[in-house]
Amino acid sequence: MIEIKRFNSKDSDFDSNLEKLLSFENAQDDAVELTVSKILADIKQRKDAALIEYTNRFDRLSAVSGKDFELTQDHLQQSLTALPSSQRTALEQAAERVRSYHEKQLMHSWQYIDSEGTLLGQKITPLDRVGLYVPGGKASYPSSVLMNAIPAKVAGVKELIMVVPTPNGERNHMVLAAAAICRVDRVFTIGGAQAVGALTYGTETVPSVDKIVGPGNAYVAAAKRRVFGIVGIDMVAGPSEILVICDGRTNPDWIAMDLFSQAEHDELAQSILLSPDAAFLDQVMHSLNRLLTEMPRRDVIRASLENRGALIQVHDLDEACAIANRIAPEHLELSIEQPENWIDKIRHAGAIFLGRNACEALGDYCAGPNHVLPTSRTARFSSPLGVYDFQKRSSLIQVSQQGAAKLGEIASVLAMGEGLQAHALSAEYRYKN
Ligand SMILES: NC(=O)c1ccc[n+]([C@@H]2O[C@H](COP(=O)([O-])OP(=O)(O)OC[C@H]3O[C@@H](n4cnc5c(N)ncnc54)[C@H](O)[C@@H]3O)[C@@H](O)[C@H]2O)c1
Ligand SMILES: N[C@H](CO)Cc1c[nH]c[nH+]1
Ligand SMILES: [Zn+2]
Repeated sequence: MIEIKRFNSKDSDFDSNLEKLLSFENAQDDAVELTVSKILADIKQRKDAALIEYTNRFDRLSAVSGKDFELTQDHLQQSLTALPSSQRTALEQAAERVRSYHEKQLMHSWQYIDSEGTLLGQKITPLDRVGLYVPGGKASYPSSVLMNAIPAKVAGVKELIMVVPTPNGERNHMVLAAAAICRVDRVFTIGGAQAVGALTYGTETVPSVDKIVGPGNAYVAAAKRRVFGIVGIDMVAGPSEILVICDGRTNPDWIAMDLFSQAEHDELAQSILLSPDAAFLDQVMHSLNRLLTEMPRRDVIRASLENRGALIQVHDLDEACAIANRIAPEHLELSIEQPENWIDKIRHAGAIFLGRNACEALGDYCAGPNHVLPTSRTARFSSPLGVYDFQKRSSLIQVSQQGAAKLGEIASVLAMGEGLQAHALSAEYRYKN
């Protein structure tokens, strides 16, 4: 029997139980922080020499030079050619759908001229060089190559540098084939905090980048947090999460498998079901127990469901939406009749899956939207990875003679109010002298 928590929203201790379920602290956080700060400092100072040492140690390789980590374009093409045609076709179809979706996100430069003839605008520039972190410690994620590289390409990033660890030297052909399909420029077989350090500070072999994007484990997340400011980062994505709201009329096996689909990522992943129908929650419980025996990763799934999962009986779907907004999940499935009528009630979620057929797994691979999403309630203030993460904005200001007089007067008054005389005079020279 899976020991998954059962709550009822009308119980007096529901609020505190829910908060306890949502807040988690990794007991290893301090140790991870210490390890990561040492690795970053070492990479900054000793560059390739430190990169080789850490990679050999953590990924059990025997590199002697930084050059041993780089894969050529030929390697990538060979992986693409070696792929079974079903996998190649699936990757290409997914890539096409992800590209079409992201093309709609492109921001364009704009400008206008005001009544005094002053031109104002916003110029959009893609980033020059970006580092894509593709996780590879416990599992391989070709889909994450697509989700990171395609929006960068659509934005027009000049150079994509991908890093992916290859524990024991085992390279994943689908990951490398995905890099070939996305036309990634350079690939290095490095991972963890040392890869983040190398991309930040640069080494004799690995070039420094302007921004590092992509998910990873606790070491990668801690390293990204620490290097932010020297380079840009996308977000610090934590363990996966799924929240399902179901009216009780979807096949309980489907819902059980949707909960498993995120639980199988990680012992710290979170899977929660909300339903007003108590009998349905019982049926899902039954499905979870029956289907678990067929799952290859059942130990991870069980640990995740028992640590951080819950089946919650709510009063009605309105209350379910209010609880969903409190949780602000990475993924939200609305497995209900006419889900489109409920979209306006949802304010906080990384991705919203509408209706009984829209299982979260389709979003992970091929629906089109990005699967790198805000976790740990950060959907309250952040958004999916997108083309906008690879574009930056510069303001444009060109002032006419008439504009210099009008703006100069306003600026001069404000500058004197701030006690900054040079600012005031700089503005006044334009129309007085
Ligand atoms: N949000 C998303 O889009 C998304 C997508 C795919 C995966 N993920 C998540 O990414 C994570 C991937 O984790 P992973 O471990 O499989 O791969 P990873 O590539 O993130 O980490 C592997 C690296 O961690 C480092 N490491 C491991 N143990 C260490 C130690 N004791 N000390 C120092 N460094 C150490 C090593 O350098 C190793 O190369 C999972 O949590 C998964 O759920 C998220
Ligand atoms: N669900 C993950 C993001 O939360 C992404 C993923 C990749 N492969 C399978 N799933
Ligand atoms: Zn997933």
